[in-house]
Amino acid sequence: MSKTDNELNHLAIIMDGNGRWAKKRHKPRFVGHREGMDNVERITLAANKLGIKVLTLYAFSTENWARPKEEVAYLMNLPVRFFDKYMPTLMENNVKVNIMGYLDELPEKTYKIVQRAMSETAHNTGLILNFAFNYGSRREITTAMKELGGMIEAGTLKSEEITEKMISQHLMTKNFGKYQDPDLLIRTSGEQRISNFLLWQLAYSELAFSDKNWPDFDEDDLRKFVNDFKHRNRRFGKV
Ligand SMILES: CCc1cc(N2CCCCCC2)n2ncc(-c3ccc(F)cc3)c2n1
Repeated sequence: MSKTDNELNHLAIIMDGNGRWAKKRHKPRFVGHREGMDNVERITLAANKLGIKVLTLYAFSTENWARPKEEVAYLMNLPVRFFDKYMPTLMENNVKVNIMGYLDELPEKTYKIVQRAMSETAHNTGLILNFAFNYGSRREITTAMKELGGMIEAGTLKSEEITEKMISQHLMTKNFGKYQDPDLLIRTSGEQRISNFLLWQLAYSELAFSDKNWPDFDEDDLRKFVNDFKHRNRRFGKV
């Protein structure tokens, strides 16, 4: 019996290598970030064409605040640049934007543009472009534990009633329902680390690594990784 192809509904990408991309071209780091931002649009449209339902992109981690303040200031303005440049294309392609993270800690201008992007695209029914922005998985899980602990203290939950499904429903990916867990995680730039990204959700995800730096990762690369995934023998913990 031929093995049926795996369906790729949720793709997650750690978009690494933007600074190295710039350094190789003797350009400042922000040029790599800007190129990386333009590549977000290219890969979003490519993923939409491939029928991917959710594309989660690790844009800024809770640890990234430790970067030089000028770099953080530049990064915090990228969402403004991105939507100024690409909102019409996102709307034309029926893309729905979601941003998950501790958004109340963002600068006001950044917060306002991401909230506006989510509301302007709320009724779109195509690919969900999900940015992990000021996101950290251990903090996300800790927040979920605090919420469940509060329910126990309030007497609305008993500890023996806690299930894996209940914990999933207290994570930032809860609104993706059956697409909550990525089917495939790709990390670019040759690094092979998870870096505090979707630790709970990636439990049974396939992992793939590209030696290309994010700005160079193109539609052909995406198609090759997706095709490779479709022919993998996924186990989900079984033999
Ligand atoms: C603030 C961190 C950051 C960095 C970044 N880079 C720089 C490093 C990662 C590679 C991609 C390009 N991008 N690219 C798009 C966004 C973006 C985020 C949210 C949003 F609603 C719209 C766009 C972005 N955000």
